[in-house]
Amino acid sequence: MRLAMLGGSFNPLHLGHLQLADECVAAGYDTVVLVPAYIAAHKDPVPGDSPEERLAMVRMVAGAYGFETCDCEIRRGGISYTIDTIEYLTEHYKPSGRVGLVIGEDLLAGFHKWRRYRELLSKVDLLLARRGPERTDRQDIRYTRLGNPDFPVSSTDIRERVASGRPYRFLVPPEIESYIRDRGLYSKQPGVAS
Ligand SMILES: Nc1ncnc2c1ncn2[C@@H]1O[C@H](COP(=O)(O)OP(=O)(O)OP(=O)(O)O)[C@@H](O)[C@H]1O
Ligand SMILES: O=C(O)c1ccc[n+]([C@@H]2O[C@H](COP(=O)([O-])O)[C@@H](O)[C@H]2O)c1
Repeated sequence: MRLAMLGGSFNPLHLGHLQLADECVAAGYDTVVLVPAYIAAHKDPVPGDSPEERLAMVRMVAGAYGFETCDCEIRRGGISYTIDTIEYLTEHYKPSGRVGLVIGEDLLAGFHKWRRYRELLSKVDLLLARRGPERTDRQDIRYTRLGNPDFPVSSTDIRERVASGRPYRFLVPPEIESYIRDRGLYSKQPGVAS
């Protein structure tokens, strides 16, 4: 069984994430695991962040579309380092070959600052998702490009849209739109004009 991991904050999960999961299936991965971070490394915290709600959103949607969810980072607590998660997934799922690790192109420039990144690179096949302007290939890091279209949706934009009453319905799966609405998520984000 070939396994791919998509880690993220998923605050909230959006259609860009699901497209990446689908691209992994198209690239030959049998199982795609979405892993919500407890505290995403190298990222500023979002006020009111709830790991449990982010996990609930991922769980609710991933299963419905044939993907898996792993709560290992939330159970582990602390800063979520991908190397620890890859070791956990390898032990837990016993995949054949190396785990595919999906990252958006926006993360590539800082990849050499990830914890134990050389060891991480020796354990995974890096799968690069197009995001934003096309960048020149890096020669020092090996990766395979996924076939996703550039789809400029982000969780930050969705949170800002919710907070300011702008439409976001067609940027997230319907289950997420209902979840955000029913729980009143993101509606009182500090610093965002309504
Ligand atoms: N629209 C997108 N296109 C390609 N990759 C994406 C897209 N959205 C997220 N990703 C990638 O998915 C992974 C998880 O992203 P994350 O959950 O942090 O979402 P985000 O939209 O970047 O969130 P935020 O806006 O809060 O920073 C990262 O590797 C990120 O680069
Ligand atoms: O392991 C690291 O050092 C590391 C550094 C930066 C980001 N990551 C992971 O990359 C994933 C996407 O991060 P982000 O910031 O786009 O939410 C998420 O699972 C993070 O934990 C991991």
